[in-house]
Amino acid sequence: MAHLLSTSCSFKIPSCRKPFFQSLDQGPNAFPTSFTVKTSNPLVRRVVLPGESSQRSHIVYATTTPIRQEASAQKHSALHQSSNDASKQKRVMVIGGDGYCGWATALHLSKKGYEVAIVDNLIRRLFDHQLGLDSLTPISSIQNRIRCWKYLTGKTIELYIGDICDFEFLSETFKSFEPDAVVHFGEQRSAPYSMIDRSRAVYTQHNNVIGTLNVLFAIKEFREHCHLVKLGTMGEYGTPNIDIEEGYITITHNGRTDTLPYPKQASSFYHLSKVHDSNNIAFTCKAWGIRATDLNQGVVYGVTTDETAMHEELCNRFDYDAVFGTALNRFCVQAAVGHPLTVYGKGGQTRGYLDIRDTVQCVEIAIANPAERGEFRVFNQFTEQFSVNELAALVTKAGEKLGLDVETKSVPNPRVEAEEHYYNAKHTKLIELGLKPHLLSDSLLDSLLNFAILYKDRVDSKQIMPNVSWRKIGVKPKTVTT
Ligand SMILES: O=c1ccn([C@@H]2O[C@H](COP(=O)(O)OP(=O)(O)O[C@H]3O[C@H](CS(=O)(=O)O)[C@@H](O)[C@H](O)[C@H]3O)[C@@H](O)[C@H]2O)c(=O)[nH]1
Repeated sequence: MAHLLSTSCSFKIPSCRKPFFQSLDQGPNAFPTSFTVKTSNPLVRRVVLPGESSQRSHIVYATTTPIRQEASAQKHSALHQSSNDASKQKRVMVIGGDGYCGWATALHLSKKGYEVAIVDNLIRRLFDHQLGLDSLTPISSIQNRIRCWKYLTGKTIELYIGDICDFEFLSETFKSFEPDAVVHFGEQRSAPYSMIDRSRAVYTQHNNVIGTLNVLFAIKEFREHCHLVKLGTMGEYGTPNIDIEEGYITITHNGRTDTLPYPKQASSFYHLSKVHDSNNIAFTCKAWGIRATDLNQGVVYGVTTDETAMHEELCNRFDYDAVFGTALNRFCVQAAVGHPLTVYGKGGQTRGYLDIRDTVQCVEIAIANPAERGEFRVFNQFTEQFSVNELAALVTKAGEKLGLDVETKSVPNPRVEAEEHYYNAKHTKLIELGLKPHLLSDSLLDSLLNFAILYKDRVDSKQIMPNVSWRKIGVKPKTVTT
């Protein structure tokens, strides 16, 4: 294993977790062992690390106890700075910044010079506990992640722990942080999770739709110029038998022509929640002049970005289970542990895919080129299209090069979806704005497979086969067991 790593991988993993804490303890920025808790506003408690200024909050927890807020002595909208560097002028709130895409994005934006705050209720970690799942990679607490980042780069990421469905909490985060852009990843993002049972379907739509609605109200009320960069999904479009445009299609009907929102045909309660979000955002752009970019993202693969690779404490999560794991990442783990690749049905399901390094790039591009007031802009965020069978073939070939015996098995499809269909989706707008894609290559597949091999002892093979059925979903609460 160590041999494979040293010869084929492009990522660096420090050999053990201990040295980070030891070096912090010994270094000038000794790792703080306790917090000073300050009373603050009616909804949030400020927690200040020893040695840090008590005038600016760094970690804020939602609480039900009404406590008075101290006036923030240093309200500093970076917009007022004279710098010409766009990144210096932006305070970016990353909602869902503890998740797979959100964590990588928060670090990337911080590295690029943006002032970043993470808002997260940490529920993704709770889902793992509830379903008995775990990331392939061990992940640190959000607090340790942020401390490690500060230690390595000197950059502060503010942290607000709470639920954006609680509008009072969200209001306080807006008033405290004063964002110029909000990147909204804070949604339940698994289609299978939304199809487990009635309560998960309702949770998904409530959490996603109400959370986004609250963000829209918060922007209107507190930060009218703030640009909403919202993570949508390519799954909003479904698989129509015509080309998929970027958000809008020009139609001539009975002699009249109009440019209209592209038809939506989502096929899970999760994907539908994003359709509902898109409608709410489009309406508020028109009615209130909100500026918004909907990033209709495809399936993301990979794990390492330049920033998460800097230290083991910064390592991103990597889901391989049948609820949160997605196609290519799952296939790499399956190949690493000798499990047949789980192609659902005929395997002709075609989707747009992108490397997580391009997710962070796309979000940065969207922030740096904001939508106009009242504009609802839609970008299709993926770089290449693959069918499930094509992915399985690529992983088989890459596995063979590493001496793995990779087998593929067609599994009865747990979803209701077209298994053979036309698919041709446009994705030019982000490229026009400067996206330089990392296309899926042999070396990337090599490093992903090696990554999976490195952690294969952590794989719970019972989590691999799908156990959520689109047809069998019912009202009875379901405990997913394997
Ligand atoms: O082991 C597997 C896993 C998936 N699939 C198939 O691969 C396709 C993609 O499934 P997925 O689980 O990789 O991705 P999906 O459920 O579509 O959702 C993921 O990708 C979406 C983008 S998109 O697919 O809608 O473009 C994001 O919105 C979601 O947050 C993310 O979880 C589906 O046809 C599925 O049936 C298999 O054949 N075998």
